[in-house]
Amino acid sequence: MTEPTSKNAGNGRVPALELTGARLSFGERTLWQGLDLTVEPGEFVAVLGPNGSGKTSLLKVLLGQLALSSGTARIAGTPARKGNSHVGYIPQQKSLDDGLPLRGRDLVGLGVDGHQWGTGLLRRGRRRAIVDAAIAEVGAQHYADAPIGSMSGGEQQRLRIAQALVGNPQMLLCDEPLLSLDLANQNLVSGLIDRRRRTHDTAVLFVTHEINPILPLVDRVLYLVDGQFRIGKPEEVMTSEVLSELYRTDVEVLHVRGRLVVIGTGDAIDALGSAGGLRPGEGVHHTDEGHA
Ligand SMILES: Nc1ncnc2c1ncn2[C@@H]1O[C@H](COP(=O)(O)OP(=O)(O)OP(=O)(O)O)[C@@H](O)[C@H]1O
Repeated sequence: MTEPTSKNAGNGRVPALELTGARLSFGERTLWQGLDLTVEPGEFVAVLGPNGSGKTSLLKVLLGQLALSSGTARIAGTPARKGNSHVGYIPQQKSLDDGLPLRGRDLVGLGVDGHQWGTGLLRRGRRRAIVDAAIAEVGAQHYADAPIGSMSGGEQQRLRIAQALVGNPQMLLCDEPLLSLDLANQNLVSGLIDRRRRTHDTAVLFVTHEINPILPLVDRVLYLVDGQFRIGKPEEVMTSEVLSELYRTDVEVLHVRGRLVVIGTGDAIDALGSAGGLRPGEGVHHTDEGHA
């Protein structure tokens, strides 16, 4: 059987993302190799792995900021490149400078591809309309005209989502977008991303250290560890067997009230980070208890 091509993903639709035989090396060090991944429109794929396993580097390849060492990366049927209007990018939540002379709507406007909307007055009118629509989509109408620096982290992150969505991308790349957000805002932000992929068939690649807040949304997981990887449904990858193999040590995955708790030994457990990792004897604790 032949692999589906860009024009025939098995259902006649162009895949949102196709990585074929992808390898990324820096000098002697190979972060990952032999990576084949096809992401369908509307699919939600979580990218997990310890620090330094190459998650952000994968996003950089897809953003056209890093070249693959071998293999190909295509987004919506075309090679990954900088300034691709098919791609929306949501970075980590970082507080923007208090003194930044930028209003919320200006930040969203930065995501508009200037060539897409014609010229002159018509262009200005259309531009305003799509920025307004993106602001409304994330429920930020009442604060979008305030200076960015005066907003809370959660408010800023909603506007970054609006900025990523304003160009109507087919692929949304998210680099730990829930980091430093409280539970309410984690729910809000992940809910906005989920709604978009359901209403517009936008595919999502979501880099995270903590799968639990998005577990109900995830179709498949790409788990990278020290040059190895696994791809599959959460219930196929997030198992004691698979994680023990990837981390090359005994790792146990427990299901506790709809959440995954990972227990390991030795150095590997540090790598598991906030994916629920515990050392034996530490007991089960939930830092985000109560999250749906
Ligand atoms: N341009 C580069 N040249 C050399 N090494 C690099 C370069 N970019 C990244 N690396 C190295 O590649 C490794 C993977 O980095 P990357 O940021 O992709 O990891 P990550 O999985 O996102 O980690 P984290 O969870 O800490 O964010 C790191 O060890 C990093 O130092």
